Amino acid sequence: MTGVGRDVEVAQAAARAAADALLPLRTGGPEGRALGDAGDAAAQRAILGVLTGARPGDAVFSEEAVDDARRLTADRVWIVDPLDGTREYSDPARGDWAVHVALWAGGELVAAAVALPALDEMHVTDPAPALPPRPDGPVRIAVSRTRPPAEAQAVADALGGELVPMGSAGYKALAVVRGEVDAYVHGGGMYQWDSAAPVAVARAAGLVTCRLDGSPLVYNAPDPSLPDLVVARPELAPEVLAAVAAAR
Ligand SMILES: Nc1ncnc2c1ncn2[C@@H]1O[C@H](COP(=O)(O)O)[C@@H](OP(=O)(O)O)[C@H]1O
Ligand SMILES: [Mg+2]
Repeated sequence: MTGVGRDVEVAQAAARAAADALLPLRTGGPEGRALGDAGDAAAQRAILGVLTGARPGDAVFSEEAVDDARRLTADRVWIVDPLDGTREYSDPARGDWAVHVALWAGGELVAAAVALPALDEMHVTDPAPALPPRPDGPVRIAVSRTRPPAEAQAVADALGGELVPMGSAGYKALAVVRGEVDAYVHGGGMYQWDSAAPVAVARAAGLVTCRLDGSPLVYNAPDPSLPDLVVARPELAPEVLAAVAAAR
């Protein structure tokens, strides 16, 4: 695959390989934390296999590998979360987990794939997803099931909306893309790999993506931490950000 295929096709192939490794592990193998650990390792192996074969000269920045400082001087860096929502993956009844593969080049996210393997769905930056129209009814805001931020409740109160708890940053961002919710509000901690690929796909779909204070999300920064995030339908983004600012 070396030198062949567009970057988005490489991202998709890597996410597909991880999904193919993750799904069978959930039936009849390890359980609980051991399943999560096995999934993290198998998905990392699968993604590295594709990326080192197809793009051997690129750097890889992954949740499941030691952070290599060479990424800070590299022209092209794959930002990868092999299994986002490890907690949810470990419960075979749940579908809210994801595989994230993004390519950063020249200061921007330029291609990405997010797999939702339990739903048998793959979302990529090109062709861009079509954002469905918003249905009537209260504004729905996705939040972490285990760590919902106070800012999200403030947004729900200000907009007369409701919180929808879900696992996985990728699943939640894609829930906005897929029209299951209208916004995703996160604060209190997260890393670049949790949001890079989902943000790239969300932007391709025409969604607004930024920090809680409205500032840009910066990827391949030296600090892996990128602790907060808003993904919102464009018509709702100004109200969402105003509500966060008022609450702070
Ligand atoms: N306060 C926090 N600090 C560090 N990571 C956080 C965090 N809140 C959420 N995350 C990470 O963001 C992802 C989505 O979290 P959540 O499901 O709670 O919304 C998870 O990634 P992983 O499953 O890849 O570890 C989780 O570890
Ligand atoms: Mg993650």
